[in-house]
Amino acid sequence: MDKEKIKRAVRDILEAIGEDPDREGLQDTPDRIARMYEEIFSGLKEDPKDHLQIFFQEEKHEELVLVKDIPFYSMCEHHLVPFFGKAHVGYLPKGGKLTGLSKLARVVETVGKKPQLQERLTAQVAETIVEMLDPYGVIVVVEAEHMCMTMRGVKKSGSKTITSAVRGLFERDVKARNEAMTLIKF
Ligand SMILES: Nc1nc2c(ncn2[C@@H]2O[C@H](COP(=O)(O)OP(=O)(O)OP(=O)(O)O)[C@@H](O)[C@H]2O)c(=O)[nH]1
Ligand SMILES: [Zn+2]
Repeated sequence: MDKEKIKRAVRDILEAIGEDPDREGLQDTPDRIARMYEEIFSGLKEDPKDHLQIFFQEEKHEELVLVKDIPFYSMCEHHLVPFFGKAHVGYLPKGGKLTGLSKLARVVETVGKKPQLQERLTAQVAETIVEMLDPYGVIVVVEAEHMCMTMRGVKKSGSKTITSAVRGLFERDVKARNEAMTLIKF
């Protein structure tokens, strides 16, 4: 990431809004924002698949594994302001092929750390799991508040956007999908 370029750009924005980028409180702001962007956009140079280490379990658990209420923060690509909420990630393992529970949360974290759309974030989590674990099915539900809808624009504070991505068996099997949805809502 080109931190010097970010610093120059932030300085330009401060000037453009009529601020004095050299006043005491703003002096370090371009540098702070450059460091912050390096952190919150770190997902741009990462492959979420690298987080999903696989392990095999001999007993071959093939029932639902669901990690609920994974908190996440991302940045809306239209306005570059945060959207944030909770992700729920479930899969039906095949052939004893599992991953660590925390790794599912790491995938959510990584795909959130770039300019995003909630729909794309949701689909990228599902597709990462499909590619790495080749499970019978994947279900991802994301609920989020978009600051571009709450602090500005239509200003609908408290409104939530819910997106889902289902793959494999959850696409075909309404009963399995409803069971997972019930557990997510529980
Ligand atoms: N589908 C989708 N839309 C999003 C997401 N984040 C923000 N948006 C929407 O992107 C749209 C951008 O619309 P524009 O009309 O180009 O921008 P705008 O003039 O700032 O629109 P308003 O927010 O309605 O004031 C808005 O309707 C946002 O609510 C997202 O993750 N997914
Ligand atoms: Zn937005």
